[in-house]
Amino acid sequence: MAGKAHRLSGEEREQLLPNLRAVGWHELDGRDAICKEFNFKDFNRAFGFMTRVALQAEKLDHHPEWFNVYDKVHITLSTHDCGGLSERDINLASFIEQIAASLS
Ligand SMILES: C[C@H](O)[C@H](O)[C@H]1CNC2=NC(N)=NC(=O)C2=N1
Repeated sequence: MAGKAHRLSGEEREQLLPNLRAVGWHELDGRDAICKEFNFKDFNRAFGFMTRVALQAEKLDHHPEWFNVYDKVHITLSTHDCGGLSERDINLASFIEQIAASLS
């Protein structure tokens, strides 16, 4: 990934976060990160989603923290390189939304 990630400023957050909040992403308490829980019909669909997210994450060299139980996938996004939210998290969240939409 080219360049170093920088933590989003207040102004950048006001610009970038509303679209993600509108589709169910939340900011965490006590940590600069966003998260969302995705629900699927069964494990196959949940894992298919995770597979597609994983390939995209590898392409972007930006990886989710996630937790799966059967038909649920809980995803947390934060940029370890800068210790908080960066544009990389916004981009990955947007891709994740596209993938989820394409599967439903
Ligand atoms: C070396 C490699 O590019 C870095 O460790 C990447 C990999 N994936 C990453 N993923 C996330 N979420 N944050 C990072 O800072 C990060 N850094």
